[in-house]
Amino acid sequence: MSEASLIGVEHLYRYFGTHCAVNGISFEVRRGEVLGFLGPNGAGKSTTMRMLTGNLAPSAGRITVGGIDLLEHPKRAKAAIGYLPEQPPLYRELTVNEYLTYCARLHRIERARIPAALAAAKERCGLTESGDRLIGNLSKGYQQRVGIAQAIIHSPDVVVLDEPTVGLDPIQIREIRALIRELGGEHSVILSTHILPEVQATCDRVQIIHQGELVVSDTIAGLEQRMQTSRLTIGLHRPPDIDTLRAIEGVRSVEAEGTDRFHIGHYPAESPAEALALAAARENWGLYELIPERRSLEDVFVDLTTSESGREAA
Ligand SMILES: Nc1ncnc2c1ncn2[C@@H]1O[C@H](COP(=O)(O)OP(=O)(O)OP(=O)(O)O)[C@@H](O)[C@H]1O
Repeated sequence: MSEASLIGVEHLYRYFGTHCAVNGISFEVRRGEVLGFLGPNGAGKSTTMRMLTGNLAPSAGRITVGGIDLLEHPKRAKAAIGYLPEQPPLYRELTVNEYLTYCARLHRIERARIPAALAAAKERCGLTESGDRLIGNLSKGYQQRVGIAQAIIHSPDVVVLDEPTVGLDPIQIREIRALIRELGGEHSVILSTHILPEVQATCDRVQIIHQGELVVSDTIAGLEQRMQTSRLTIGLHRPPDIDTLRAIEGVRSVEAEGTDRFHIGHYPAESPAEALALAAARENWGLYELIPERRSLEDVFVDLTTSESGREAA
């Protein structure tokens, strides 16, 4: 395990009967990074998160938190972890303050330090004004903030969030994602999600899990690169003939879509976008669109999870 890494996972397995839900995964989480753990439903994300947080025993493998073995010293290792499970353990009949005080006690925060811990967690999660509200009366987005507040109340090194934006509306999703981003830096964050743009919006690095195995580990920039194609779309109100477009430097192929849009193929890393824009302006072709075509993350994901050649060691 490298110096900067905070969590180390080595050859982790979990069987349910004969079904292998997590199949020998290994990875590290570095200090201060937000790591996206991405995969479709049933891929093994929640099972992995439960093992990482000491809530489910692995069938085999080793997990260390800050160098402490989670199986050998669960109390010490778990003190460094905050966890928001897929179903947050909220008590609807308690106020935010009552619930967070209860959580602080569970984490064995000294009595005298509890008010300061509460104030800090509430401030971090935008709950300063909500301390006396009943949890059951809060919106789903605010309930999720309370869930995150209980995960950080003991200032853990690592915060594990399992599908934290499921069931939220678009504004709440944006707020929770901003909060997750903010948590990075001070804490390491592991974000489990099946939502590809969520990883792009919040994470530094991504790991894709499929049928219990890690199929890719990459930076967000690396993931974006996998989405690039060697094609542009150009829209022209007054297009020239196709041969004129083909003759532009860097253009390898032209495919018309209707009368005024064209898909332009080019060599990788040699985009003819500038040459096309200059020609369009000079010849008055009425340029209204010029965009690089990208594969969707779904396409990348399907490639990675269906072709053996797309698989790589994580
Ligand atoms: N307690 C259990 N008993 C039997 N099988 C289980 C149990 N928990 C999970 N599984 C199975 O293990 C596999 C992985 O489940 P897991 O919940 O980890 O997936 P996931 O990636 O988190 O998906 P989701 O987002 O749908 O929860 C699934 O096939 C699931 O049915």
